[in-house]
Amino acid sequence: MKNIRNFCIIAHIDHGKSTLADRLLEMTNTISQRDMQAQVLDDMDLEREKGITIKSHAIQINHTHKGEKFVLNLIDTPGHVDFSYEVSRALAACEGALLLVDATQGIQAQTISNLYLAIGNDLEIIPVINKIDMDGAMVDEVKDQIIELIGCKPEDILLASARTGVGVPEILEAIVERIPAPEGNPDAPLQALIFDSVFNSFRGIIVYYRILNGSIKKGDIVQFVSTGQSYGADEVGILKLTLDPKPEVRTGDVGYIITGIKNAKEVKVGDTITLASNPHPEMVQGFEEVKPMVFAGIFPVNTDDFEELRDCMDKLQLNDASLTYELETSQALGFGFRCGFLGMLHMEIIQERLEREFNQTVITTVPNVSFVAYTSKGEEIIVNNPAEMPDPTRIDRIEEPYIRAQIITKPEYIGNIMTLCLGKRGILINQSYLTTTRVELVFEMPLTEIVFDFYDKLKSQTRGYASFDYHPIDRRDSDIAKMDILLNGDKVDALSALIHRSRANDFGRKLCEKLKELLPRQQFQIAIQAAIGAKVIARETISALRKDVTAKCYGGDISRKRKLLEKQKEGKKRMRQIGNVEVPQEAFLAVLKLDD
Ligand SMILES: Nc1nc2c(ncn2[C@@H]2O[C@H](COP(=O)(O)OP(=O)(O)OP(=O)(O)O)[C@@H](O)[C@H]2O)c(=O)[nH]1
Repeated sequence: MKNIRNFCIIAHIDHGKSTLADRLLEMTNTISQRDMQAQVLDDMDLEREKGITIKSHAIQINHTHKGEKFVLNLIDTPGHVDFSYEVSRALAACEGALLLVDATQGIQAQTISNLYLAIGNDLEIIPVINKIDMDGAMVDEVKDQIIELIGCKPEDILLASARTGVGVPEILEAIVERIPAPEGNPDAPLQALIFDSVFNSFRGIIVYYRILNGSIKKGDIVQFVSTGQSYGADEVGILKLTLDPKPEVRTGDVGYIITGIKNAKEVKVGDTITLASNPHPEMVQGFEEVKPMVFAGIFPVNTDDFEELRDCMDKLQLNDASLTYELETSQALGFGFRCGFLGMLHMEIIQERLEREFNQTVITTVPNVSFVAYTSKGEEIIVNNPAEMPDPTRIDRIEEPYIRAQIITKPEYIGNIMTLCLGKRGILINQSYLTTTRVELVFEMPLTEIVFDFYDKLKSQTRGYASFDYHPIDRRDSDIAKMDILLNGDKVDALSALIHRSRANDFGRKLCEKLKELLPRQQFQIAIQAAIGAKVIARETISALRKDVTAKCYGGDISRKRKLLEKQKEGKKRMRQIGNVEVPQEAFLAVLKLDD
């Protein structure tokens, strides 16, 4: 155990995490140059079929340091804020972290948020400035930023180029010398922390864990503490370039277990594995059920395809346990699902996967966060869908989720960012200069304000010179109203939105204008109205017109005429009939396309 080191690499996006991991694997001959190439060329699906995604989960490196053999387990962490819970669990499986900072970019928002997670897990931090080979490298300035941030000595900071390999041997040396060996009792009952899992269509779910105490043997009956389920350990082993089966995995080590589980829901990141016959009395600290943050409806474009969509959702959930869904019916869109996502990125990924892997064309409705309504009778109602909002006369108060947002930028953009964030109901909590050219702003803001387009606005307001990260903090009282959209007097439930009352008029007006652009003219006049309760707050009108697609063909050619009419019919399939109005698919997402 004294010759084991468990570590991870934390960095802002594109600061060179994968490249450094490649170099570490190459220099320790964990992967030969030839395999390295082959791996890079492997596509994701193939990688998944084989049950290996070497660099994205964990890999064991054998390294000889001053004549002594060491086992280094590199645990990878997901990059995006939507998955920050998984990052924190991966960090909990390590004793140390390489904090990688791009010499041309300096410290960015994710550098800091990941660093805080690492410090929270008591990890030994090894700061590394990467990309020193680049012309724009500002080594001294970035050094100052790091010293300011973590309070280390200048000589503790390593300089490297993951591209050329310069400084990588020193990184290996620092991993061995600075990161402590794991502690734990090999004779105690098994206690292992699940930090990741992957779905393999042949073998079921492969669970990755770090053993804190005891050991796990092939054939053991193990128990997952949070679910209480027991399984036989069909195979256990360590993670090399491929899965490397072993009769036993011991204290301090990182390994995998295959038990034939087919449903991702049974495996929870952060859960503890123990032995059914001799359970460890304690769970590993810090387990949380991951809660979805953003909700939206997903409906088939064609109502007849509902059963097929249900099938696809079931399959998708088998390998993405963080996706939640339940049946939703909409007058406008028929049967579909109200889905919960970890964040907007997660929502995009799910939509993409439904389209690419399952060949489904879906309509996604306006996303919203989860509100809590308290009725005057003292009931607490969770509102994940505008339709679930109780009648205003019954509501005592409503709470909405808040986040803490952290933005790092250049001082010249402070003004723009202030205007943007205060306009989004943000409260400035802290402003501090990391160096003279880099400032960190911390705001508390309602989550609902950043769901739609906050990040795009931030980028445009700062010409890309801002990095952003956020974490949920709490729920606060808020004046939320349900706004409905009516087309010729018919309420379109799929276009309803939950919105802060101060925003409603402006939002209603813009949404009506946008819908006017998106709805095709029809043979009759269409009134578009936004209303809160019975009160109409905005209105637009589309005048009547018969769109004669055959007008272009002067007389004669009947076959051409027929073709055009056919085409028009095709186009209609992507429309939904609401009352007497036809609504194209993109109108349901109009809210995401509103400009200022
Ligand atoms: N010049 C130079 N380029 C580097 C170095 N390290 C990484 N890069 C380049 O920087 C880009 C980002 O590197 P990645 O290793 O993909 O970064 P990452 O942190 O893994 O990025 P994500 O996976 O998106 O989080 C790539 O184009 C690399 O080739 C370096 O030391 N020098």
